[in-house]
Amino acid sequence: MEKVPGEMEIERRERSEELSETERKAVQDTWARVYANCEDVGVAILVRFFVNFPSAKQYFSQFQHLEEPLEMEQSPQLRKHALRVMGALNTVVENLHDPDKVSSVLALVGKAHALKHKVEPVYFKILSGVILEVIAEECANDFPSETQRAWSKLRTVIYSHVTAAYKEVGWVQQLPTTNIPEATLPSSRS
Ligand code: HEM
Repeated sequence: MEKVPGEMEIERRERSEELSETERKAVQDTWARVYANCEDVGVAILVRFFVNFPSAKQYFSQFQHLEEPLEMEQSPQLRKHALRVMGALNTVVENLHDPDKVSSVLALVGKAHALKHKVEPVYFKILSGVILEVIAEECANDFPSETQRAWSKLRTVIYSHVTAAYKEVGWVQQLPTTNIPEATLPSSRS
């Protein structure tokens, strides 16, 4: 069953650490393998995200009603977002040596999702977890624990830049009952 972490978790302080050269290389090598199948992997990530966390579909007018993974896979809006997510991540990964660039790309993503799409920031944490899961599976034959740690670090970097952008634009958490279906909130579990 879907579990969406609550406000306390969103507010938990995240530390943003720069990746070492070795970590950058580990991330870039694995990403190159995954990005070779950019569209397929991007769609697989988003389908898994929406199947496991259906409340995340609320932001997408054209497929929020879809439940079947196969139907989701064929949705042009989902496929477009998959390519956009992969494209933005590719820019981040390609520019890991340039913290200012990483920060400006993620600030733009964060601001647009706060102001235009009004996405609760916790979904970035959830989606980045799914991204890591799929990358680990795609690279299963060569994904040592150092590489896994490097990706976890990048996940923290991404989330802290995105949430910093949310704070900068004065994001106020939407009332859970209006934005996140009650059934998906941890407090509704018995
Ligand atoms: C790493 C995470 C993500 C990246 C890099 C990303 C990137 C993008 C980009 C580049 C766009 C198009 C430009 C724009 O309108 O801002 C976009 C649109 C959008 N994103 Fe994301 N996104 C991410 C996560 C999410 C999440 C978690 C949600 C919601 C659960 C979301 C919902 C949307 C919506 C609703 C749109 C507009 C879609 C449309 O008009 O068809 N995004 N995203």
